[in-house]
Amino acid sequence: MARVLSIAGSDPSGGAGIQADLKSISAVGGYGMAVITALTAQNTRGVRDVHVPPASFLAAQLEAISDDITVDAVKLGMLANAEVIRTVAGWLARTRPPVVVLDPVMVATSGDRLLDADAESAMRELLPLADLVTPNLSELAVLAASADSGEAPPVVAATWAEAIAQAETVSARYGVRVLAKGGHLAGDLAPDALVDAGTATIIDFGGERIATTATHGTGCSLSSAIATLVAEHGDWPAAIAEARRWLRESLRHGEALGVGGGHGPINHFAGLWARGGIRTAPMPTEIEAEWWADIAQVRREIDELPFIRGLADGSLAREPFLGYLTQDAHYLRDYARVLAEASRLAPDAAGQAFWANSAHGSIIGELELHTGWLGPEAGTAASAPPDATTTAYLDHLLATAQRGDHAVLIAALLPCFWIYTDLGERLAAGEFGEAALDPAHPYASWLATYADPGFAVATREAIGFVTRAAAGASPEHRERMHRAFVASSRHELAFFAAPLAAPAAAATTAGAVTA
Ligand SMILES: Nc1ncnc2c1ncn2[C@@H]1O[C@H](COP(=O)(O)OP(=O)(O)O)[C@@H](O)[C@H]1O
Ligand SMILES: Cc1ncc(COP(=O)(O)OP(=O)(O)O)c(N)n1
Repeated sequence: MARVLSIAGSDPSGGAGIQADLKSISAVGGYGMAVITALTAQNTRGVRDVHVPPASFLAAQLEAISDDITVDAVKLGMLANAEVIRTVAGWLARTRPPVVVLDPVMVATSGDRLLDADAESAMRELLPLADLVTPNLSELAVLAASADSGEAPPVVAATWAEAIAQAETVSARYGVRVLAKGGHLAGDLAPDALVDAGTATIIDFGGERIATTATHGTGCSLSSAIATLVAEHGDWPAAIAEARRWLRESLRHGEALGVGGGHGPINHFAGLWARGGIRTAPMPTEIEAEWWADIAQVRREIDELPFIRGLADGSLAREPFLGYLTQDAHYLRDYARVLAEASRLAPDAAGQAFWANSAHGSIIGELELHTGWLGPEAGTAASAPPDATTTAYLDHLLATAQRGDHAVLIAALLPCFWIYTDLGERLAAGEFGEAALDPAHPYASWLATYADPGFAVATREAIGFVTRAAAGASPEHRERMHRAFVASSRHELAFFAAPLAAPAAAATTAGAVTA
């Protein structure tokens, strides 16, 4: 992010000066800072008064910034007198910021010259320190007139061709790029052109004039946006084109702000607000805490299930345990398929690898069940088909996969990681009684797989993928993810309840879970 310093005057109405600069820098993605050269008393109808603080205080502001902060670009606006201009010029010569854009505020809208002769000559000395100067037509005329033209009024370009010719003169004389601006040109067009006599290039940026009275501060805003964007990528024509696109969008929405009775401001944030920039998004850590809290009741109910209690103290009969493992094997086979689909849909390589690896782990888990617990000794339970609860859970996952939304799918996959890891860790910590820690526990080796540190690491990664996707999602999309997550959590509860539930009750529990 470009750190951009505006050295300019204050406009209390917020449409021009440093207020506009800070809004513009922010709107196009930079970090804005402001050193104030002058305070104006103005509104959308005009400037009433100007107060210029001592130059020593201006110097103190500049030093405070450069002593501490790397400045990627500087935008220069209203520099009210020769002392101010020379103070800024001295600081620029010492600190040499990589990008300097000078918007020379020299002529009032009324046509009156704002700078005395000494200040104008200081301004001419400042020009070579800039990388780009952005005069409007009146200012361009002043700069194009030779310094010794005395009191003769400069001739403001009446055509775009004349403006380009003046810009070439200024560029050649001061060795600086010039952005000639056609905002004050008569007619239906408002073109700008980047003129660089050094490389003999003229790049035209055409554009229809936008019918609006909200043009206060367009020069300030455009120059700040260009400074920010060129600091980002170093390409002048691209930065100007992008800044103009943003300015024109902001110009179109200025009047709707209803600020003032004269020339109102542009709406610097119109595009951002329209595209959702006004919304705040929760952090992944906040989503993690919220979603975990949202399934607190489900988790409490799982903790109290006779199946979990019997598993913990070892009193669970072998038949329901093997019945549970049989259903788990059915579950893992399709869970692996859904994990593979999450990998296929993943937006990046990291996600693709993680979900594919998890699919692999799930298949290995299923095979281990068959070669171990569900081997020859498993008896009749091992051959049972998927029951209603398992089928309902898998239907939910497979249907979610079918819809093709990666973020919603991984939210649906998460409870299996998260709830099992949490249970396994608490069982291993003795939260459900010391019996679960006893090596002679009848299901000790099975309990150990759920307290596996490798599985805990995978669960942390899965939580990270899901919560980051949720943080970046729109509120509506995040809500769909949340619903899928909660639905899977309820399926987990039903799945743990099923081995000791009467067949009809198990089907009812599963049937009550909907995505
Ligand atoms: N009505 C308008 N429609 C489209 N672009 C405009 C309009 N008014 C000004 N601009 C643009 O705003 C920017 C500032 O131009 P200008 O008004 O000439 O300078 P300043 O604000 O310094 O007087 C330029 O890019 C110009 O093309
Ligand atoms: C404090 C302050 N600085 C500059 C201006 C002039 O703004 P600018 O954008 O150059 O010109 P307009 O587009 O408003 O004509 C200002 N008014 N106040």
